[in-house]
Amino acid sequence: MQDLLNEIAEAMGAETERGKVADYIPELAHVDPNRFAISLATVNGERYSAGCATSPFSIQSISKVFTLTIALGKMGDALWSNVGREPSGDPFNSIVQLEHEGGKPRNPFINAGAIAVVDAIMMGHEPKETLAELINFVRYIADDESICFDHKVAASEMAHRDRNASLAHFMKAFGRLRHDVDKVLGTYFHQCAIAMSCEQLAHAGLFLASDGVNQPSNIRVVSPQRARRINSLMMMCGHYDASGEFAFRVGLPGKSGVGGGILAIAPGQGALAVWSPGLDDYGNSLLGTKALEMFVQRTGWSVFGH
Ligand SMILES: NC(=O)CC[C@H](N)C(=O)O
Repeated sequence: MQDLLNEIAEAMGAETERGKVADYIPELAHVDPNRFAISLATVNGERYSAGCATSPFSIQSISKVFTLTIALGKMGDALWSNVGREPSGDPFNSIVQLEHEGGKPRNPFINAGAIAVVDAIMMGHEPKETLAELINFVRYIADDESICFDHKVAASEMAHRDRNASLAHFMKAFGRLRHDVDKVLGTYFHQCAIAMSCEQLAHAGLFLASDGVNQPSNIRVVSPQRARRINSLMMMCGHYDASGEFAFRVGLPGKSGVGGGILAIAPGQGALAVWSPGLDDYGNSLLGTKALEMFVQRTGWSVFGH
């Protein structure tokens, strides 16, 4: 396995077409597009990494998996009255469906859906209380107390919030958000600004690969049914309007972020994290996807088989 990850890192290092680093969040624009990392944490407790797997990066929308997990823990199926679970077929920051669908976002992974999830988690609390709960959860599942928010990234996104603010105000007008829009957005931007390395991210995702049990602590995070459902949402919606393409090429539940990271779950096998900052036209990591495609071709770990 270590040889395979080394080979993948070497192959990705040689690629010249590396995609485009996100610049709509100015603080992300100066990340070096040549960086690459991959980590695998297996359900048996093995750990493999190649590239700069201990360098923290902005996990961005990958954080939506963690807030969804918290929201389901707090309110269970009641969450689905305000957030759908269908692929949107539209870009992550699109507003068009909201108008036709009563302000109810299609799924928890597009921006509108993630903003609705944050609003649901807040439950009348201040942003800093919600954020403390979130970071404690992430530190717990990653078994790493050093994980923190990158406040510069959060501030950069707050300063350029027009698009997400539009989504939030639109949902608020439909009576879908309970809290003050700027407080919800501030919480959402900090959530997206969590900085983690591939090693930390793979560890954090492991409970989804092992029927909801955190490894190696052996403590249950969610029920097997909930792990299965979160994985199915990642498969269907985790890459926005390129979720079908990701399923076709990789065939694993996956969640991307505009920081260039992808968390992919191989149920019963392990969790994979990849990072390459350059994005494709859909806002997903270009080489991250390529690396995962190479990984499943060699291991046969796609949920759809070889
Ligand atoms: N796809 C993403 O990673 C988008 C997250 C980013 N924070 C945004 O709201 O635009």
